Amino acid sequence: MTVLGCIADDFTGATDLAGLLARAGVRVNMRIGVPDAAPGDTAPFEVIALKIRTTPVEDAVTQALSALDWLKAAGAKRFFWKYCSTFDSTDEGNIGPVAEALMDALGTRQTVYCPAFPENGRAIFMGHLFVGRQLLAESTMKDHPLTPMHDSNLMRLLGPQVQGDVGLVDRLTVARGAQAIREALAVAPPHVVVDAVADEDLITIARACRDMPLMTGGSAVAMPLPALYRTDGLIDDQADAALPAPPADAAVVLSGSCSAMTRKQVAAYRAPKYKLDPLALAQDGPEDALDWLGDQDLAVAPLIYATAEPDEVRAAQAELGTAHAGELVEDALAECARAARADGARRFVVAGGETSGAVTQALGVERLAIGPEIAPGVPWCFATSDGHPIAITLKSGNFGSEDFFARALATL
Ligand SMILES: Nc1ncnc2c1ncn2[C@@H]1O[C@H](COP(=O)(O)OP(=O)(O)OP(=O)(O)O)[C@@H](O)[C@H]1O
Ligand SMILES: O=C(O)[C@@H](O)C(=O)CO
Repeated sequence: MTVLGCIADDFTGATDLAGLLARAGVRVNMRIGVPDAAPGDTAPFEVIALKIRTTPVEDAVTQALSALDWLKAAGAKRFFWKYCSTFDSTDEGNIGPVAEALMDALGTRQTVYCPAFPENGRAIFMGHLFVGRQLLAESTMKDHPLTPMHDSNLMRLLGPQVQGDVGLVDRLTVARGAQAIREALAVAPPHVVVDAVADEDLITIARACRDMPLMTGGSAVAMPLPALYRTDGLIDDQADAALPAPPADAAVVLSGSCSAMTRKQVAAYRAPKYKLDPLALAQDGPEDALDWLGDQDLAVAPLIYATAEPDEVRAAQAELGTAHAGELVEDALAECARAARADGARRFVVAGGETSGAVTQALGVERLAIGPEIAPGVPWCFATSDGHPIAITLKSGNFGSEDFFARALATL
């Protein structure tokens, strides 16, 4: 029986959430998209990964409501809406509209918004989101290609996205404990941003809000929930995870992320590397990359990447159009994933949210069991692809340390 039903707006975000929940040793399932079949073998924590961060609002809401129906059918009575710890969204959405649609469907008056993730440098103080020591709008997120963040005030960011009023439970209240938060929420409007700068704040917030039908945020505010549910008697020891054995170690690394941290990770990785060029892909397709890959020894985990500096990305986008440039790269990396699997690769390290969508789809992965964590918010996952057991990790653009790729391969 599912206790907490989670809906994530992208794939790396979903593994991030699933990984943090799994830290408590509970069984967590992650599903790619809403399963066609009715819930069968479900876990106490189910995470449905959607790709709705930047889709039109109506489409995002429809998909989220369909995920909600599946999770309700799985038995969940509490739900979590996971979005990016940098609040990636526009004036139109999709964070607010999806939250409001879920609230309506659940018949609940109020929800909380807490994207803080202290371990990865995301903190909220007086409603302002920080990335490391910088305000969100002064961080590299100001240049994000799809959701550039030009304000750091979460109330102002959320306001235009929702019909109801937006309020704040600030750090001073959080510091006074769970009861103080509950009292503040009782007189607050429907949409409430909650400050958190450290994990202790997140524990207090989770304690105060754990019975709400809907919580929303980054992954970290959900992290305390399994332990609290255990104390509440909602899950038992049988919820503990039993992990499959790691698959054979032939591996490939695929990176379509151009985020600042991924650029450092690609530069730091010591293995044979092949760089994809969107302009060449537009002309000649991925044959050259596939030929190169066919000649590689998968025991040393070669890297195929399109990761490039912002100027290079802008030049390709100007020539090909942003969406087409992205598609060419994603299609090529998807082909490479399939070719590597045919050559025996059973471990896949993937960087980038969109890229992860393309690769998991190419590998026909539908369900992932959550394994050991490589870096905060980035676990190994176990799945089946074309009848083979595989391990795959989906890394958010800005997560992990510079040695992430080597570290990932050493972790299994
Ligand atoms: N050299 C390039 N030129 C143009 N577009 C590129 C290039 N390299 C990658 N892309 C595209 O940029 C997008 C990168 O998005 P992706 O979500 O994979 O990474 P990210 O934004 O760093 O990750 P996350 O969403 O986890 O933070 C993809 O659509 C990818 O195909
Ligand atoms: O919350 C985060 O920062 C990540 O899980 C993510 O959503 C990146 O796409």
